[in-house]
Amino acid sequence: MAMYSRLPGSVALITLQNPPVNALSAAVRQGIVDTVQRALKDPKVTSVVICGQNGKFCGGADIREFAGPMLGPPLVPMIHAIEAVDKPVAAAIEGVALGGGLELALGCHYRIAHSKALLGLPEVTLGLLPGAGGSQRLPRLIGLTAALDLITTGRHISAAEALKLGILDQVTDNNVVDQAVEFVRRVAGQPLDSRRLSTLPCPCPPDVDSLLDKAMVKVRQRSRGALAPVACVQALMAAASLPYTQGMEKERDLLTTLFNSGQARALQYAFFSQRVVGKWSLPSGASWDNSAARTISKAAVIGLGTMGRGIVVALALTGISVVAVETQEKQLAEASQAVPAMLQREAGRRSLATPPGVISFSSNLQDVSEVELVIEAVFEDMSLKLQVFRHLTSVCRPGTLLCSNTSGLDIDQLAAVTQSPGLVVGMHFFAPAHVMKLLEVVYGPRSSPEAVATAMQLGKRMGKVSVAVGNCPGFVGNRMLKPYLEQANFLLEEGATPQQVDEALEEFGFPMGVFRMSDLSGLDVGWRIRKEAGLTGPGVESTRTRQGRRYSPLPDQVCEAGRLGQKTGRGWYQYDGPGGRVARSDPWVHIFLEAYRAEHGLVARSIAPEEILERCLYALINEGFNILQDAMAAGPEDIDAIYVFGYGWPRHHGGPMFHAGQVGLGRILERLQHHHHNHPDVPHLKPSTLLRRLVAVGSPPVQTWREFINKERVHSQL
Ligand SMILES: CC(C)(COP(=O)(O)OP(=O)(O)OC[C@H]1O[C@@H](n2cnc3c(N)ncnc32)[C@H](O)[C@@H]1OP(=O)(O)O)[C@@H](O)C(=O)NCCC(=O)NCCSC(=O)/C=C/CCCCCCCCCCCCC(=O)O
Repeated sequence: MAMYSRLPGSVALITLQNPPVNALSAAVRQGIVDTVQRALKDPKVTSVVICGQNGKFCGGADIREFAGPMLGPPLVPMIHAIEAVDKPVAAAIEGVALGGGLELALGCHYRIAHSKALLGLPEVTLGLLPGAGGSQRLPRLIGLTAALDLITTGRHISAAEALKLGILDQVTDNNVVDQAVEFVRRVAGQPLDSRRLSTLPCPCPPDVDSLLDKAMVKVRQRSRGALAPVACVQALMAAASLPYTQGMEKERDLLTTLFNSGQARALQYAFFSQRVVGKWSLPSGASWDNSAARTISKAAVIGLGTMGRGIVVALALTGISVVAVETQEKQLAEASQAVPAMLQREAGRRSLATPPGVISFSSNLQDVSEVELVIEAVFEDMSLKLQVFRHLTSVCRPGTLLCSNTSGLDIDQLAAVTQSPGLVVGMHFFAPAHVMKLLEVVYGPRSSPEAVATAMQLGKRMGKVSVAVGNCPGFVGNRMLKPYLEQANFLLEEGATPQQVDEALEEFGFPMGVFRMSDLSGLDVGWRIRKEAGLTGPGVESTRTRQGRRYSPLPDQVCEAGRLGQKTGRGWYQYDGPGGRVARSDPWVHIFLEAYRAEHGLVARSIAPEEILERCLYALINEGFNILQDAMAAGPEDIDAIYVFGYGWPRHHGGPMFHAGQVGLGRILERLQHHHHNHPDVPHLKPSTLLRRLVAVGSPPVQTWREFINKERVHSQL
């Protein structure tokens, strides 16, 4: 809806009304069309201000409407009609002007914003382009170079930056509607031709072709395989070279292609998944809306290795006072140098004049006695963690929340050695912890709703996408990674090279293939876990079947050769030296693989990229179904958010579970059956019961799985 009011004097005020962000739904668009007509017809009105209700101008087109038929007046003619009005129209921008919201403002003759407002054209993040004239008007207003940056990244900018770029005419700290009203009163009667952006030429630099070529290369590198960034550059090419009307035709064609693409559906699904996971619920019935969170102001981090340091910075950036504890003096000395520098850098990146939190360093565990929450981030070793938790429970005051940054160990076992097991949860950060968006909040059988709510809210304060997950080995993310890594190793045994596997995965859209990623994380991490599980090490026979299933000793042998990845300068690839970043193919690896195959009587075969993708991705997806079946994740959105925000799953493929739906559950089932038939000794390839059940009921859309699973559980089908 849009409300019309005539202010004393001659200004018409149009207020968009569609909480919470005044998205341009069919009703709002109809309201705008009607009220603009009314203002136009009213002879007493000499100027118009458009604003949004409840401190938000407009969050853009109504994304929920994209799933159905488009009803109501279309955006493009609506904005043209506003631009054509012969009375000055100003947008009074408060809160946000995003996507179609900013495009609406660009159709107005003037734009006045509050200093705290955020503006942007984030359509690219939803698999679209600014298809309501934004791709043609913005470059005409601020020039091609700046428009390319804003439109291809979709970043939100401050009012100050928008003013500098020329998007805004005025920024105010006062009431923005009052300012806009005053503004239009002042300019009433002045000629409007130069204010109609569609009539202006597009300012381009002399080397426009090279600028556009470079932009195209950049977007292709940045988001491999994504259609929208490429289409955004194409739309801007049209703005630079064609008259407005033809540019609009190009914009429309590109939008239609994107709008009907699977990628747009995937990205819009990813937008909503991110919000769905915030509305967490546990099998016990506790949920985000019935569990109170505590507000934390003092916290401690135990262990100042890479993870601990990042966690200290992430906490301090939210304004929390942090006690950073490390019992090894050398590590403490290093951390107390490194952490303040990290904090300063990160604060600078976020344009904070001074980092808000206070950090104190200590080598004494007793110093955590006054904090409200502790995050243990010591080495991934259960006996060490148990020792720390026993100590914490004796030194912390009653009621302190005790969290572990374990990446997969049993939270319940840790809880069992404390006096208040209900106050123990996992907070699994991803490296670097102050940068990566994902946080898995792990609840054990005894974790209280309050502890989960507090950890979830703390994650949110730190700017993380927090996902509540159940307590099982590897939780959600790492549990699914296991079959993925396993298949990658089997593919090497069967004839693939690390490069072939990585290229197939990178072509799919991962920023890094599995072997490059393993080299980066360090190959010794998995090696140690396999040793602890009794799968390798002294006394374990070097066969390809262990603990009753197929096993590849390849990664163990690479480690035994002293190749631990980037840190040793050698792993699945070679690097310039220890700590080197650029992976190059290593003849050693090829000779090693040939010798390995010969030793085990394996005949190398040529493996197509399709098989690589199927084996790696479908094994991972299958584990996702097992996780849903076991109620370790509340719904497919949780798994998808974890993979998009923590594991580099290409956002334009939505997430593993969404991708399964797009490929077709029947097809995933059939291919898993095929591969399991060929590899009966690989249990991870055995299709999950849930997948079978979903196929049996006709492969319903991913958005309905949560409900389906709950019903199946009630009827004991899972
Ligand atoms: C920054 C925000 C606005 C606010 O953030 P925050 O305060 O943290 O709150 P949130 O939790 O994020 O959101 C609160 C709830 O609001 C919902 N929400 C937010 N934005 C929208 C929206 N735009 N539409 C619908 N709902 C929205 C959100 O989901 C929350 O609800 P819930 O908790 O999930 O229930 C932040 O929300 C934000 O960033 N929002 C998104 C901003 C954005 O990306 N805007 C751009 C939207 S796309 C757009 O504008 C495109 C315009 C041009 C193209 C128009 C295309 C029209 C179709 C034409 C068809 C042509 C093809 C023809 C096909 C053919 O012929 O075949």
